[in-house]
Amino acid sequence: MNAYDLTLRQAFHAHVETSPLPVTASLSAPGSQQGAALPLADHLADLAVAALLDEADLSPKPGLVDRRSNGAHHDMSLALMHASALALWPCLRQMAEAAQQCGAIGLPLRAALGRLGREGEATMLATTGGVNTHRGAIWALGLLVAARALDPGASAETLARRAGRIALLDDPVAVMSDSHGNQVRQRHGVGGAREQAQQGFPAVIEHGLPQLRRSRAAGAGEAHARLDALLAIMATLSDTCVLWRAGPEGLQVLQRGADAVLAAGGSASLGGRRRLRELDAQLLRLNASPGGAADLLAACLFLESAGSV
Ligand SMILES: CC(C)(COP(=O)(O)OP(=O)(O)OC[C@H]1O[C@@H](n2cnc3c(N)ncnc32)[C@H](O[C@H]2O[C@H](COP(=O)(O)OP(=O)(O)OP(=O)(O)O)[C@@H](O)[C@H]2O)[C@@H]1O)[C@@H](O)C(=O)NCCC(=O)NCCS
Ligand SMILES: Nc1ncnc2[nH]cnc12
Repeated sequence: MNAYDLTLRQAFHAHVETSPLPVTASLSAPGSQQGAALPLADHLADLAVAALLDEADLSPKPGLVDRRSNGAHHDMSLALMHASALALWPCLRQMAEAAQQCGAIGLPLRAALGRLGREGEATMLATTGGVNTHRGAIWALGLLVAARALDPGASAETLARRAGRIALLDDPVAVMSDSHGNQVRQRHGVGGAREQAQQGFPAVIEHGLPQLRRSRAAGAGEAHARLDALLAIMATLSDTCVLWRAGPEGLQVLQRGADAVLAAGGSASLGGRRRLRELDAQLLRLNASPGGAADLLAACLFLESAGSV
């Protein structure tokens, strides 16, 4: 990392540490000069990292690392999630710059994103001592940051569709991996992170974002609205992390449980909070962590802050 990257990261870190608001909200607050004062690629990297930090901090998330606990993880903590998110800033900025340089969706951009994505994964693993904190997030946010860099005026829905078009292209140098996602796809015949992106992020566009807006409109506070958005994603996603650790039974517990919280009035209601506690306890018993849904909440928060309304 060069001195410029380091200075910007330190400035961003200081901003994060002192912000009384969720980071995504403070970056897009009225009067914030953040976006106007920075090159586009830097601004997009800030927004993407802010989305990762806000996702990690949001509490109480069932089964996941948050401010209360490490959820179903023995090798992750909130500090590790923060460190991983901040370490991805240069990678996300380079992905935005690659899109600006390529200027259009096509194989050169797909190849550049593949190379930068693999470098980002290596940086993440070096930062976390080998723990996979954000593989799915690098994938989703990398595609979305690139789509946004190509088209600064686009809506969240358009950006998700464009990111999907990039994901449909084959990375010319990709090697077939023995990832958890691949193993689960073969065993259970579900789509995973790749298919979710290729379809234009339906879990975000059809479930997460609409729920976020509905909960806010119904008077829920920001944290509750974001929890509800996460639950709406959980209720429909074939999360390969949950399938890997807890099989189809675990996925059913997750989807039904998330649905039950929303049906009881959402995380802001008394009944919803009771159901949320039950879901958390069930996921911990099953050792199940919905990491894919968490990544897609970050994608949802990024799209909200980066897309035009
Ligand atoms: C296309 C890739 C995303 C690779 O996908 P694949 O499915 O082959 O690989 P995985 O390694 O399984 O990673 C997929 C990650 O995506 C998240 N995810 C899961 N389900 C979904 C879904 N339905 N939709 C969207 N996203 C989903 C999830 O990430 C989170 O979980 C991580 C923890 O998972 P895991 O490693 O299984 O960890 P543990 O359970 O803790 O393991 P144990 O302790 O049990 O051992 C966590 O990091 C979250 O981020 C999946 O992990 C893409 O990565 C790829 O092709 N990369 C190559 C480079 C490239 O082209 N990059 C482009 C950049 S734009
Ligand atoms: N908050 C979180 N807890 C566990 N895994 C995750 N992957 C992405 N965000 C996560």
